[in-house]
Amino acid sequence: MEQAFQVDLRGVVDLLSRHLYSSPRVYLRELLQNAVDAITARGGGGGAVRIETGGGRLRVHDDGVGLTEDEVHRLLATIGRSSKRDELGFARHDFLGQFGIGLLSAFLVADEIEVETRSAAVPDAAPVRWTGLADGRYRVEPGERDEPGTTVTLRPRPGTADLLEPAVVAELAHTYGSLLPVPVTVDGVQITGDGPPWLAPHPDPARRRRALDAYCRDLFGFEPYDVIDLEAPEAGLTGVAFVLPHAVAPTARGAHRVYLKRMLLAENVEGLLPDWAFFVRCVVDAGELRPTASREALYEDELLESARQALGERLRQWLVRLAETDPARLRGFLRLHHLGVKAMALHDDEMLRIVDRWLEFETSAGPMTLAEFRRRHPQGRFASTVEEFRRLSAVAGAQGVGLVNAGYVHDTEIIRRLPDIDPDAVLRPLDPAELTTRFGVLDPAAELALRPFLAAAQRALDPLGCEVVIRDFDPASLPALYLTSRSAQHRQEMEQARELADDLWADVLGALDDAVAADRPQLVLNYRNPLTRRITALAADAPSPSGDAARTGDELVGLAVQGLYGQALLLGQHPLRPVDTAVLNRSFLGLLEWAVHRPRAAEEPRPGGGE
Ligand SMILES: Nc1ncnc2c1ncn2[C@@H]1O[C@H](COP(=O)(O)OP(=O)(O)OP(=O)(O)O)[C@@H](O)[C@H]1O
Repeated sequence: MEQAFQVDLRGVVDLLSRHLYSSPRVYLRELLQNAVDAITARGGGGGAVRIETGGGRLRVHDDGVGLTEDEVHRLLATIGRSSKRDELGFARHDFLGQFGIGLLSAFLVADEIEVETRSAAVPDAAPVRWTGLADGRYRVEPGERDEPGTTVTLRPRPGTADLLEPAVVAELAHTYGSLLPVPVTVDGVQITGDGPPWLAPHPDPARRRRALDAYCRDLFGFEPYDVIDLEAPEAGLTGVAFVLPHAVAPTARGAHRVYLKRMLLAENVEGLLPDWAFFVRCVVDAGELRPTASREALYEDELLESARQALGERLRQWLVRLAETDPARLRGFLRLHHLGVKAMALHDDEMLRIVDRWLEFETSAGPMTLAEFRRRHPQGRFASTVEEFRRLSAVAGAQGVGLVNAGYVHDTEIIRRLPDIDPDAVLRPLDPAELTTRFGVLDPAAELALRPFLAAAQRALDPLGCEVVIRDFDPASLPALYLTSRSAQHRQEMEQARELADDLWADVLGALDDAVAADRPQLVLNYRNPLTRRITALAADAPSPSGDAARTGDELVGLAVQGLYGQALLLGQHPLRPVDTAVLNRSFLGLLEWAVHRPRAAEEPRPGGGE
């Protein structure tokens, strides 16, 4: 024996209120929508919706198509049944509703829904009153109504009365319905206007722009940097994108105000634009995009995907046109929103050209565009981290090696992609080791004279795994430079890992370690720097504060070189290992001891001292 499903209405309403709708406020949207749809279904171009509050109830009147008694049973009392799905012969997309559940949302605020209706489709149709109860019962009785149309009446349930207050109803009607093509009044005050502001006629573009600026201030509270018209005909979409006048994090969710057939879908709809387009906030109205059943988000389908691409293309074209017609404005825009544009440039050649020509990068010769940088430094290099750039830009610049900072998000990928738009636009990463090859070598006599010093210095740095060299380079103000080549960096990381790893892994890492090039980090002392030069000249027989003749000049050279080593590490913002910190400490205290003892030692040489 076959049986029919039973529906527990309370359960269904509970489901809607807890899981489908984000707020009971949507009840008014659903009533408004049904009224507008009924007017659409009646046709003839007229019609109006009147909302009345007060007297402890809410009434929504429409002079739409109405319902016959038969339709009342079939449509109002059947959950999931909708007249807006092709049966009336109207193209479904003329209607706002489609799911056949909207009316139930009235149960979010009332225990009883009363619908008084008279059909316009049948001559002399009898008026009908339908009363639906939240517990699932309903009754149908003769109604009182002279004209075709429908009146829905709700009485608030205890606890939801504030949602039916006049001011709240007016606000809700305005929020959801202010762009509707059918006139809507709340207690006699019209809340609908002339439709979407971006479609309104204006005597000239300047006045249109002023009106849209004011609209943006009203809606979003900011003065737009620019206004871009949007269109995606396939999706029946028109609208405007307001360019944000301040920078935003690229991770900010793009939240836009979306209307579907002039009824507000939601104020913070995601997924309307491509992810990179986080620098605008949009208001759009679409006739063909579909809502999810909650009517609070866009249904993700192919149409939405193609609309998204069409809108992205609009924004892209706006940028390209700006580059051609108003470079100063483009530069201003890029200062605010470079991250979004860089993200676009990763996939889009046109954007890459814009970035190359207009976006300023930090370089060793001051800020300039990549195109300008390549022109000035055909052999230029890029630093792939901000630290590397900070560390080496002065030195590289002084050696005539142009260096551009590619340490921020997307920079390195952008530079690597440049040959896609210009085969000659090749920039190579800087290998710090190559800088030393550009440093001046001392003349052989000077080099020879410094041998004892270098030997002492090397002994002081051996425990740190660092090699000492001496060169003559600019800037002269720099006493010493700590350089790690890429392979040395790798080796150092490996050693650190091995210190932390257990035995098995330490062996594996050790084996790997032997396989990589053995060049060590270098401390390059700058012979052009006066302090460094004095350190290299420290007499090997300087008196020791400890008075121990064996620990004399060697000790001082060691302390000084270790001091330079520590200072070079700090200056270059290199990470300090525990052993580095210990050396830095020791050298500081040791030098302090020399400083404190030396005057006395100089005045009163100890017997036997100074050998
Ligand atoms: N004011 C009205 N005038 C005439 N018919 C109405 C009115 N309100 C509701 N109806 C009828 O009741 C049916 C069910 O309405 P309901 O709001 O539950 O669903 P819907 O509007 O079809 O779809 P959705 O769930 O997307 O809102 C409608 O399809 C319509 O035929």
